[in-house]
Amino acid sequence: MDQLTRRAQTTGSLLCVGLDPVGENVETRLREVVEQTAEYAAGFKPNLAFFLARPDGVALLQRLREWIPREVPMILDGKFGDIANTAERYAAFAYDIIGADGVTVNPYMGDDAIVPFARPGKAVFVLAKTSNKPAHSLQDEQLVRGGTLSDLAADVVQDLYPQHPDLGLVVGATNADALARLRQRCPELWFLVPGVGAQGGDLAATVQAGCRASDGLGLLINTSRSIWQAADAGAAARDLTEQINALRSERFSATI
Ligand SMILES: O=c1ccn([C@@H]2O[C@H](COP(=O)(O)O)[C@@H](O)[C@H]2O)c(=O)[nH]1
Repeated sequence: MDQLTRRAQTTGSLLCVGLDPVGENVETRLREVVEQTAEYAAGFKPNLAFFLARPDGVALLQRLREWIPREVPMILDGKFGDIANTAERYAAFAYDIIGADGVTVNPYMGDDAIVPFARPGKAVFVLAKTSNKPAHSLQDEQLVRGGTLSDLAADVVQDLYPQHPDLGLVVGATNADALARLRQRCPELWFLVPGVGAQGGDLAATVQAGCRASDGLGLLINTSRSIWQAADAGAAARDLTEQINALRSERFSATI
């Protein structure tokens, strides 16, 4: 998370460029998108599924790692979630085979499915409130102890945070009320926020509800298809960065 904070501060950007490669000439396009967007990127987020669906997927991910400038964190979106000794193998894949700077993790199997990913200098974003359904039959379920299942996921991470300060949450942009609630519960955590662009998440509401009050950072706002499909990926990344920063300036009444 220190690397992410440094990157966000030096670029003045909270944009995460999602890399979900599909279509023709994937390798060329991937390289082009990285080259055109890197100056605006606080992070890159390749989604593992899009690579595993290719015969050369792991090798392509390794090449992608080389194209991404070292100062830009690469978060491997694998949504890993298994018992501890298996989680350790996934962590070895993500960090040692691919060279990712962070991962996404599914907390359904509990804290021992999360902790194996917590290595010094590696960011772990735990799914709390996903973007796929603004109202979610599982994550919005009210628990007997009070709060929802997504609140509970956030609480588990918040409890681990003092010992593992490189933990964060995945919180979708498609439900700003949930984002605000989780920001209140976890004031200092970094949130990886997918759902802007193709999924229709509200950017203004996301910035308003999700930025950290302490420093105006804390959000890594991801968009994948709207950059991948853009005729000019660099221009799409620049425009989105400028929109985010205009909203942050309004929110914090200062020039970001
Ligand atoms: O809650 C979540 C968690 C992960 N994702 C992933 O982010 C991108 C979103 O792609 P778009 O094209 O910008 O919609 C994709 O890789 C998802 O698997 C998510 O959307 N929501």
